[in-house]
Amino acid sequence: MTHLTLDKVSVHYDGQPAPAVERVSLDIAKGDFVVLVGRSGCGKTSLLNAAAGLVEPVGGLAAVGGRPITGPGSDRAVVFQNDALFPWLTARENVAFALRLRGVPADKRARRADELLSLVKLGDAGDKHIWELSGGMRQRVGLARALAAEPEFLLLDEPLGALDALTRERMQTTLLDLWAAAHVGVLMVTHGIEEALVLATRIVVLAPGPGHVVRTFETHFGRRYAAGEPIRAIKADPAFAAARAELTDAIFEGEAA
Ligand SMILES: Nc1ncnc2c1ncn2[C@@H]1O[C@H](COP(=O)(O)OP(=O)(O)OP(=O)(O)O)[C@@H](O)[C@H]1O
Repeated sequence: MTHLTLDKVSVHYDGQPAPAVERVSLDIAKGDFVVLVGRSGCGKTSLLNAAAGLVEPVGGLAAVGGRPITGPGSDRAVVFQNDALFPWLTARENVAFALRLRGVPADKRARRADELLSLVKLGDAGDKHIWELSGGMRQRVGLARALAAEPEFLLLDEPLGALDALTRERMQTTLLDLWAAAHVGVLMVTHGIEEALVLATRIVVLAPGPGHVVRTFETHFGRRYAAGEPIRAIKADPAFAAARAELTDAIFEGEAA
């Protein structure tokens, strides 16, 4: 099985006195949902960008299936917080554009775009222009477009960060549905502690100065949702509250109060 691996990766931006990230290792298989959390500036985005091929590590190795990552590739799709969709195109045309880049023939694009829009619960919105859609709907189009490339890995940088709390909660279950349906490995950055617990199969806690891993948690709440348990029941489970307290402690450990 293909793995996305970061092996003792260090990131040091030009002109900066210290590295942003030092010797961080991660291993993501298909079916894993790995979430990076940690205080501001601990290097979450830098690591995601190293996996995306947007930032070149100064040390260590980022690789997919053992092949070094030298830039962006169709095996990895990236979704950012405010993703740039084409506002003058419809939702279907935005997704179809990505299909065209992948070489899907013109007569097959519209149907495949509608399938992908259905997967993100936007089956009825294909004809709508981006400017007619809410923030949550736009982010769904961004996810459908990312999946159009049939990536093996989805790299998500605060994809729900710009959404209101209720939309964000609904999008969390959309992400879990997608993850289950698309058979991808996910690497996601979030500031949401509860969000990390709901979504992840593994949570990696980073601390700054330079960015390094302080704790790794294996979690199972997302798998319970995928197995049919309602998300509200999962969040009400005392085990969820206990995990939230433990994760919060790990994130703020060592920080002056
Ligand atoms: N392009 C860049 N050039 C120089 N320094 C950078 C660059 N990007 C990030 N940094 C620095 O690297 C460190 C890690 O930043 P990064 O954005 O990876 O952290 P983060 O954990 O994602 O932060 P946040 O939670 O605030 O988004 C910070 O000190 C930041 O100022």
